[in-house]
Amino acid sequence: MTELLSNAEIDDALTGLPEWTLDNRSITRTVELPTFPVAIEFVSRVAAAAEAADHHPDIDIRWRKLHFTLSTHSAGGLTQKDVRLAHEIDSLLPDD
Ligand SMILES: C[C@H](O)[C@H](O)[C@H]1CNC2=NC(N)=NC(=O)C2=N1
Repeated sequence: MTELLSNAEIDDALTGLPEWTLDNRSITRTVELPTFPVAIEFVSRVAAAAEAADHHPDIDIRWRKLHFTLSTHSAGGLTQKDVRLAHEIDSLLPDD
């Protein structure tokens, strides 16, 4: 099983993920895309990346605003898989 990150490892990881917020045992990010179709297209790209990694975000969709919550359910908290997925989500965001 993937190991839970220590508090120091979480702090370290978050310095490289400035748009992400620690929320108890998960990290979250809200993004707002220009339109609903663009937001859904982005969700689709994240879904493909998540499926390839076999690691899946919780996604709340409100019109063109998306709220991502990452944690490793099987470990009960944050692991390197969440850090990797957060970076992947950041890298998939379309340019403004
Ligand atoms: C069998 C498979 O590896 C697991 O069910 C995966 C799938 N995606 C997952 N995603 C997340 N976020 N946490 C998990 O523990 C998890 N487990």
